[in-house]
Amino acid sequence: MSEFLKIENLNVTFGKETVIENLNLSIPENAITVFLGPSGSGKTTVLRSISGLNRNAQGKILLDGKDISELPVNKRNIGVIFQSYALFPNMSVFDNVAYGLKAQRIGKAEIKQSVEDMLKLVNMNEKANSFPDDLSGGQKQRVAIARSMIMKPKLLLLDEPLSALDAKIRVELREQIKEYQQKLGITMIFVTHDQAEAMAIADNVVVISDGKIQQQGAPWDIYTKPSNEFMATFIGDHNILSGSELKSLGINNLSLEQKYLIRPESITLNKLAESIADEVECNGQIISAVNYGNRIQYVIAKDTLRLKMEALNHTLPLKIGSQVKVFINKAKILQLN
Ligand SMILES: Nc1ncnc2c1ncn2[C@@H]1O[C@H](COP(=O)(O)OP(=O)(O)OP(=O)(O)O)[C@@H](O)[C@H]1O
Repeated sequence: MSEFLKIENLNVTFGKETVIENLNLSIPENAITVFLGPSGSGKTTVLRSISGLNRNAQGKILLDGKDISELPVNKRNIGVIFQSYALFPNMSVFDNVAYGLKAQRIGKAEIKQSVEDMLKLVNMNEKANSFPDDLSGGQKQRVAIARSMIMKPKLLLLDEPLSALDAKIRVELREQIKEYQQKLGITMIFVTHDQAEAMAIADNVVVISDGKIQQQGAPWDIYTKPSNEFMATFIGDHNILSGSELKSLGINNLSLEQKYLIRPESITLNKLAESIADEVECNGQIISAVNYGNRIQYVIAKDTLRLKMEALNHTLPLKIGSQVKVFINKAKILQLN
């Protein structure tokens, strides 16, 4: 992985509390890296340390090969976008986006052209003369993003930028952010505690918990190859069973004390199609069924064990109490460290 942004030995303490201890991290260029983690895990603290907003940060930060650790916020060439938009309420959309360029020695005509191009990109050109109070939350955030992107920062940091928006707008805007990133080739770091959002937008995910990096990788790898039990339970639904529990289901040759992960999609029920060679079959009973519209999540009891699985909702839902045949794909069982 290229090292466009490199953090070396980052330490952050607030009073007596050490929030980040010896954190090392490299981030690739021209990609969206997502910092994902539970509330209070230190994501914002790392982001603020990169931007220079955190005065308690100690350590080295290299951006595109240059040590920026000692530079003030406005000299780092980094844009920051917050959940709260932070637009200037007394300025029009056009003036908000033009603000940073006006502070530089750039001709009026050139500024006008750049702002118009940027407003077109974020689909706000028809609102150029509106004021922030007249915009929806999603529109305000698009203006805030345009205002940052127009400065062509080397790095754009987005701290929970979609958290204040309703679910439908969140999904739309996250797709648009991905599109802007690809069109302009900006390197972004996007902070969220929403794993679905992280998986959808990220090229690279950094999972942070308790001030430490648990795992870094492409969303697919993070999901299919979680590095430990925390990762297996934090991202995606899961069944975690010991080797001896799996033995009671007919799965042998595993270490009895070890823990194993089975994702719900590695389990199927009552199959009509031919079996996969690597499957184990056992009987169970449905004890819970939750309908999510396109899919149903079942919990199946086999003696004292409970297995979660998901089925696409294209057959009649199985009733609670139904006896089912359960097929587990052995090849998809993952040993946890
Ligand atoms: N200025 C500060 N003074 C004291 N403690 C702080 C300060 N900023 C953050 N902390 C503490 O540092 C820890 C990490 O906070 P941080 O905001 O980085 O977490 P986060 O992962 O971004 O959480 P969230 O998703 O809730 O925003 C928390 O325990 C928090 O209380």
